[in-house]
Amino acid sequence: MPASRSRWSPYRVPAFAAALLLLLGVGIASVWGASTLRSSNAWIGHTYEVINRIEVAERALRSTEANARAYRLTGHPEFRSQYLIAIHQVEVAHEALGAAIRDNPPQDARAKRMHASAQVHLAELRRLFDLQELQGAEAARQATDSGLTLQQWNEFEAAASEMRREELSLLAERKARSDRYATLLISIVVLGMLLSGALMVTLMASVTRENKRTRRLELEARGAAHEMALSMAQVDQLSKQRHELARYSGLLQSCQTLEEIVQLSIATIRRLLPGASGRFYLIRASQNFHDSVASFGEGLISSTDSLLPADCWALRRGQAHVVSGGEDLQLTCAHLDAGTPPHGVTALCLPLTAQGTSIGLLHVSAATHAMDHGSALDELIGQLAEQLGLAIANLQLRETLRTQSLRDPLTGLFNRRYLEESFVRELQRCDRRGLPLSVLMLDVDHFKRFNDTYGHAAGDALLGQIGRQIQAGVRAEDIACRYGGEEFTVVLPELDAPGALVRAEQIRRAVELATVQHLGQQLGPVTMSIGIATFPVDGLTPELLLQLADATLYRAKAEGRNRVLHASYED
Ligand SMILES: Nc1nc2c(ncn2[C@@H]2O[C@H](COP(=O)(O)OP(=O)(O)OP(=O)(O)O)[C@@H](O)[C@H]2O)c(=O)[nH]1
Repeated sequence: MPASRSRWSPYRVPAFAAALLLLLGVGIASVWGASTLRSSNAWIGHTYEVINRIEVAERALRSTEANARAYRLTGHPEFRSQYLIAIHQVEVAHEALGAAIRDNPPQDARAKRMHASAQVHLAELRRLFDLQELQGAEAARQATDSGLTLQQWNEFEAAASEMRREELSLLAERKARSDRYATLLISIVVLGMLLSGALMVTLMASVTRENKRTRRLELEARGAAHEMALSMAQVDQLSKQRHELARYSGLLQSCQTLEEIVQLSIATIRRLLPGASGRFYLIRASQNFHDSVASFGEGLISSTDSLLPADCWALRRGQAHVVSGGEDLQLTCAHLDAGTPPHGVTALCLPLTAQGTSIGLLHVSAATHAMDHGSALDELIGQLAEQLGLAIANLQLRETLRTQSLRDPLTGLFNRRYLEESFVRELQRCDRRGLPLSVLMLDVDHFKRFNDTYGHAAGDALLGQIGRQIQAGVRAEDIACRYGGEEFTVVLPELDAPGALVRAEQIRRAVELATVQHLGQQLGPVTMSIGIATFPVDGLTPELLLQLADATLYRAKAEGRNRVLHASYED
């Protein structure tokens, strides 16, 4: 966003120029005023000089007069020489006075009058002096014409007074002018300084405000850039996380087993949430218990191996449930350790559902700062759980369809193809774990006779019932199948020979005690013969174990039917 300029900005340059012009004007006025004052002061000094020269001329004339009289009265040679010096000084003084007032014609005229009076007066003194020199002092005293001397002296004094008055008048006028100039100069300087100072202060305040504003805008811009970088980093991270989730979705489609799905999910959760731990649960066939199928991470919080829906808020409410350490631990799920999660850790439970049906639970715990509730990551984990639920449901559906294609429609038991596939797998699993595995071969006794007596349809009904009885007599993990005709096979993983004998005997007994309802008729009962072989004592391969169980079955038939025999036992 472009920064808007201050409303004073357009006036700043003209104001600065005005301040500069004012300062220049003050400078020029100061120079002019100073030179005018100097000139005025020079004129004042000149006036004083003129007044001084008038007084010097007066003093010189007076001195001449006094020395001439003293010489006439005393005849002392000292007064004579003083008189002669004074005469010379009168001339010098008048010359100096004339030079000083030459530019002022009225004063020049007065000075000339002064000089003329002084000349007349000096001529009279010189006449008396010459008389004294020639005829003696007495002759000079008697020849003194005091009237003439007094008149000349008065004229001289009058002219000197006029000159002095004139000079004093000029002095007053010049002083007044000088004062005016000084006042004007001071006013100009003070006003100029005040105006330029005010302009400078205003400019400084404006520039300071502008600087503050610029700094604030800079800080805001830096903050915005920082936030932008952060949000870019967040966007980048979110993009990577979305990419991770997209990759997860793609790979999920190709997973063939629950283990692959779980491992892929763990790897993805770890990439989305480094340092997380958690557990996967799947609902048991009883629809009650959720059993753990896998766990991952260092276990920031431990969760039980199995749980009831009532133990988990997420399962109870059918939606994600989050509790962060330090929050209300009353809402912590019962399947988590008491008092957890600790401060700084967040526990998240996500129901795994497919088409509205609960199929399990995903529990994840991670550092709270990495998994804020309502954050994009929280949402991504939620999406992962959704896809995980669908993938598990798809796998289960595929498994169901595959199982159905592998079942015998008459008995509901697995067919021989499924037996061949799963027998190998179960045998390898037990081999890896060091566990035993038993295989039963079961055959209905005299089934041909039953068929012949009650008809083929009754025979089918009997086979269907026996199938259900066999299925009811084994665990879900066991593989019960119709091997062919009236012959059945049951693979019992993890069951040793004694256990297999007990289980086979239970089936034989159940078949023996049952009757078949067919077309309103109660048929039977029938009996079964069962041969057993156990891994690893009787054989190590499915083929060998089946052959041995089959051989034992025929031994049971040979020994009188309706019995259970084990390959390892003689009878
Ligand atoms: N109803 C019906 N009968 C079948 C089916 N499959 C095979 N059978 C019959 O089962 C009978 C098997 O007879 P046998 O193999 O002689 O054996 P058995 O009569 O049971 O005598 P033992 O096994 O020696 O006790 C044959 O008659 C087959 O036709 C089927 O799917 N339905």
